[in-house]
Amino acid sequence: MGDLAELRKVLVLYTGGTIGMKKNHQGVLVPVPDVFTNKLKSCQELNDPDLARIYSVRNHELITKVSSCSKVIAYQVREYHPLLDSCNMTPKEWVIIAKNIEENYNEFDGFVVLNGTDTLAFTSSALSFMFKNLHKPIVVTGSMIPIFENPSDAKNNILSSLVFASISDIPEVCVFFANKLMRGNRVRKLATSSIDCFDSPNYPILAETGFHCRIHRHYILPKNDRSALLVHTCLSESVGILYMFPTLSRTQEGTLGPFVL
Ligand SMILES: NC(=O)C[C@H](N)C(=O)O
Repeated sequence: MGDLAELRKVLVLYTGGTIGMKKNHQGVLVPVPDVFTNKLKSCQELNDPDLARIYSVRNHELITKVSSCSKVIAYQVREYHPLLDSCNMTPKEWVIIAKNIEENYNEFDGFVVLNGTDTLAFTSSALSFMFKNLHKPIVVTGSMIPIFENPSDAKNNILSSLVFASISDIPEVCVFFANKLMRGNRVRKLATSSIDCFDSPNYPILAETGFHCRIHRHYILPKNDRSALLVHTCLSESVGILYMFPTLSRTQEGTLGPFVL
């Protein structure tokens, strides 16, 4: 390969969400199949034809490079069928995502999951508990504005997620959104009409981008290189969120039926 920069490989799992939606005849945003990857291919920041030639990437692969990083990122996009508004996602989809990552684990340096923002925090949290002895980054992201619109937060979220998935060596399920990389099971969606809609109120941010890219290594989980990856796919659906409030009584707890406190 001579002087060529090192190539890192990422698998992108595209489950749906606003990031790939288009307006229908009624002006409502809906997921549209088979258009997203071509859109990525046509964006110079996300797919560089010169690099594609130099690295002789295959037809279904995209390739990019960010100025601040010496590595080149080649990635493949797997589109799910049907594409979902994330309000319709269930544990069944979390299991499919986890299995897809497990099947391709050895072939890629990291993984990006594109998920709608409404349940993105649930997906990232569920995945973080499904993977044990993770050695590679899994970055969950999405956008508030579709990639087909201009301006949109989609390109930045995808590009930064690709960078963290390929070179960061962070052995965690994380969420990247609006210049922040956060622990997957600590994020919350806190706004519905802001680009910066996720935060991590109960754990510090793992990394940030912008003027400088900073990874806060001391907040990142240590890597356990000796143990093999384990993926738990047997999930109970009898799980709910119960917010504690001052007058919560035993009787109210009792009305929760099959949920275990
Ligand atoms: N911004 C988004 O992705 C919202 C969308 N309704 C979803 O969660 O799929």
